[in-house]
Amino acid sequence: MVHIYMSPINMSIYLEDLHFTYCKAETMYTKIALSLTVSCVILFLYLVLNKKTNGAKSLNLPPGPPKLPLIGNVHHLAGLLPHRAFRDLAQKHGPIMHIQLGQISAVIISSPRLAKEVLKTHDVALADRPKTFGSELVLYRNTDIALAPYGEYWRQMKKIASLELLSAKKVQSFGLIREQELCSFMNFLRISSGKPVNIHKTITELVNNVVCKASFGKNCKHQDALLEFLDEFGRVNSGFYVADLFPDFKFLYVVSGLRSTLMKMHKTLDKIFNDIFEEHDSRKRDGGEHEEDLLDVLLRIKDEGGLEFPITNNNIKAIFVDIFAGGTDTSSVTIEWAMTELMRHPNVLEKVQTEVRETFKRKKKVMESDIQGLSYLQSVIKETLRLHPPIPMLLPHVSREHCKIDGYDIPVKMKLIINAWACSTDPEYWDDSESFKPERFEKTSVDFMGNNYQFIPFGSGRRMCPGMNFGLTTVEFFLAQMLYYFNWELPDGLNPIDVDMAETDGLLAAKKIHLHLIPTSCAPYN
Ligand code: HEM
Repeated sequence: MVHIYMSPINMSIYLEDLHFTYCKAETMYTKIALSLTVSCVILFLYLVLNKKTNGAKSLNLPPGPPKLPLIGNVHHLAGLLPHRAFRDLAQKHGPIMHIQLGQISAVIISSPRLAKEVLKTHDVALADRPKTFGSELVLYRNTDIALAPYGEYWRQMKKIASLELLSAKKVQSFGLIREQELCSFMNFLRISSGKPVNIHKTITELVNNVVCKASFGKNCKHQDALLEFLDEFGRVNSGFYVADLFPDFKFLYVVSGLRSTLMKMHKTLDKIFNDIFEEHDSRKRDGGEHEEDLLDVLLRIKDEGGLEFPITNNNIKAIFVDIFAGGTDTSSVTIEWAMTELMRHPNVLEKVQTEVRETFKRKKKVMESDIQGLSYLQSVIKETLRLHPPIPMLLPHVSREHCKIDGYDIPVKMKLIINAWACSTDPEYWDDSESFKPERFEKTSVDFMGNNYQFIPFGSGRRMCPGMNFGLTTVEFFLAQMLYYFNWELPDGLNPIDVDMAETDGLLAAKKIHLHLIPTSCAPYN
C-alpha cells in the first residue's frame, strides 16, 4: 500500500503510482473513463475548496506566497524540510505568513518578536491543538496532554504531569535508574572500545530504558515494538499527509491506506499497554518494596478519585504515549546532535572534556550529584538545542478566538506554526547565527526557560513542555559520562567537516544518517 504524503519524495511515489495504475488500464475506453473520473474529482475538490476559502476573503490575512488551486502552497515544501522551507519563504514574505496546505489554512511565525505575540500576549486564545485523524485514533481520542484540546481536561492532566509525574523531586528520584543504566552502557562501550558504535541506536535504547523503568519499574520486553511505533507515529502524524491536508474527504484516509495503518498501530499499542499493565499488577500483588513508578502514580490518582474528570485506563495509556514520545526521542536526538557537533569542532570537544575531567577529579564512579557546575557542558547543550531544536516548529497551535497579530486577522480555528528553529537562527538576534559556538552562552543570560523568544526549544507559555527537567537531566548526565570515560573518534578516518548533517523529515528533526563513533576507554581516574 502506498501512503500519500506530501513530502517531495513521497509525492513522486504517489504520482508514479497513479501513472502505473493508469498505464495498466487495458483499453482506450478505460483510459478515457479514468481521465474523466480524475478530472471530475479535481473539479469537485476545487469547487468545494473554493467555496470554503471564500469566507477568508473579507479578512485581512497575513501575506504569503502565491497559492495554486487545490493544493495551495504544498508545492513550496517540495524537496525541502518544512522548517527550512518556511524560513526561506519568510525571508521573502515576512515573519508572519499565511499559507494554504490543501484545506488547511495556517499562519507561520518566524521571528522572536511575533513568537512572543503568539506564546505570551495571545497565549490563551492560541493554546488549542489541531486534531488529526491519527491523533484521534491512536491517542485514545486525544486524551493525552500534548494533543488534548485546550480546556479543563487538559488543565487537570497537565497539572498532574507537572506536580506528580515530572516534578523536580520525581525526576531526582529516578537518579538511581539513570546511574544503573549508564553503568551498563559504559561497560558496553568498554567492550566496544576501538570499534564503531551506532550512537543513535545505542543512545535511543539507553534513554528508552530509563523512560521504561521510570514508567513501569522495569525494562520493557516490548521496547523494540514501542520504539518502532514512536518512529512510525511521528511520521504518519506529522500533519502533512494528503489525507490530513484534506480532512473533509474522509475517503482519502481509506484509499491511501492511512486508516488501516493507524488502526493496526493502535491495536498493537493497546495490546502492549494491556500486557504491561497486567504484568505491573501481578508484580504489585506479589508485594515487595519499590520506588513509586509513574504507572503507580497514575493508578493511585485514579483510585483516589475526587478529580473533576475521573481518569480511565485509556487516558493513562494516552499519557504514556506522551511520556514515551516526549521522553525518548527528544533527549536521544539532543545527545546525538551534541556528539555530532563536538566531533565537527575538536577544540570544543577538548575544552568540554577538560572541564568534565577536572570537575570529576579522577573519581572512579561518577554519581548524578557530581554533575553540578559543568557550565561549559551546559553551554554546549544550549548551543546544540539552538541549532538543532528536536521539535523545530514546536507542536502546532490552533486559535480558539479571533485575534490580531501584527495588525493581521487570525480567525478561529487557524493553525499556527511557530518556527522555533528560524527564531533561534535569526541573524538579528544571534551573531554568526548558523555556527556552533557554545561560548556565546557564557556572555548572555538568554536561556530556554520560555522568556527569551529567540531560544524556545521547549516552547513557551501554557503549552510549554512539562518534561524539560527530565530531558535535560538525562542529556547532561549521559553526555558528561560519555566525555569523562571515553575519547571519541570518527570511523574510517572521516574528516570532521565531512560529517553528514542532514535532518529527518517529520515532527522531529533527528540526524538522518546515524552517527557512528569509535570510543576508546581513557580511564581518567588512574
Ligand atoms: C530535550 C528534551 C525535550 C524537548 C526539546 C522537548 C520539547 C517540547 C516542545 C517543543 C513541546 C511543544 C511546546 C509547544 O507546543 O509550545 C513539548 C511539549 C510537551 N513535552 Fe516535551 N520536550 C523534551 C522532553 C520531554 C520529556 C522528557 C517529556 C515527558 C517525559 C515531555 C513531554 C511533553 C508533553 C506532555 C508536552 C505537551 C505539553 C502541552 O501540550 O501542554 N517532553 N516538548
